[in-house]
Amino acid sequence: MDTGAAMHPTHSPTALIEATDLCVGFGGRSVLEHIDLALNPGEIVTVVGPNGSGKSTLLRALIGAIDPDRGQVRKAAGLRIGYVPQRLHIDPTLPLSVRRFLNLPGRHPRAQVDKALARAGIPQQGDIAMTQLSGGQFQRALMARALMDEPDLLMLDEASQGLDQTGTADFYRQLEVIRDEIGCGILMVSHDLHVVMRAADRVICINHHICCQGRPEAVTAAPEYRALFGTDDETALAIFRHDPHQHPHDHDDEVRDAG
Ligand SMILES: Nc1ncnc2c1ncn2[C@@H]1O[C@H](COP(=O)(O)OP(=O)(O)OP(=O)(O)O)[C@@H](O)[C@H]1O
Repeated sequence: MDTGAAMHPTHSPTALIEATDLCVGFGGRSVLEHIDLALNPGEIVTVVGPNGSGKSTLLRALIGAIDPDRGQVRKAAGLRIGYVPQRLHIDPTLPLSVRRFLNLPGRHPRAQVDKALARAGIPQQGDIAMTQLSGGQFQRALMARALMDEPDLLMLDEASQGLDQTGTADFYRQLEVIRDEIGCGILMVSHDLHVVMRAADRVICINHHICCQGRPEAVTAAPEYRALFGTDDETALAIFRHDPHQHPHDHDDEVRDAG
């Protein structure tokens, strides 16, 4: 990846990370097409899209795990990224405590581990075996690991998988607390449309290319989004709106059809 990207019309000097004209394919099949996106400090951005639309590929290309066929990813100098993967299998016979898991591969001061555990919402779970954690606690342990070095950018790929609705809502609430505490930007992929919509400042809807993006309320009203997801989540989304009578139409709520 080229971190010294050339200037582009969407170039954002304050961005933590910025993709320009990103194209990725596998075996001649195009998965990501001409993706332009930038994420700023303190911003929570959610990527939504149907199965197989390229969401995980996008995150993996952004962190540098996949080389794009075309385009660039520019990262802010010294950017620290914390990554929470979609899933992680831990051998059930492995006697690995949460604390030891957080110290892989290198040891960290105990206070740093405790802080990450507290931030992830599992302050008491450090000495429990990873295999004894509940689904929600396990996801929080993965989050604690991603928080160990106080990242500037936290990336989560379907991190609330397997959680029930309350667990999912709690998980995303915790993300907002983390953002407020350490001021990191957050980029996450999720299928939990209505819960995620509440937490996100901006939603990017992809189906290999960016179909539409903008504030959550505006994206759910966009024809491109409705064509992919229908309108079933609307009622649920309404529950989370701060003011059900407010229908903001200022330019920040604009939906940009990038397709
Ligand atoms: N390393 C790879 N080699 C070949 N094909 C891949 C690879 N990684 C992803 N793909 C393919 O790229 C497409 C997009 O996959 P990706 O995992 O990015 O989708 P997604 O939107 O995250 O899907 P889901 O919502 O199901 O997690 C899929 O068809 C997948 O099979």
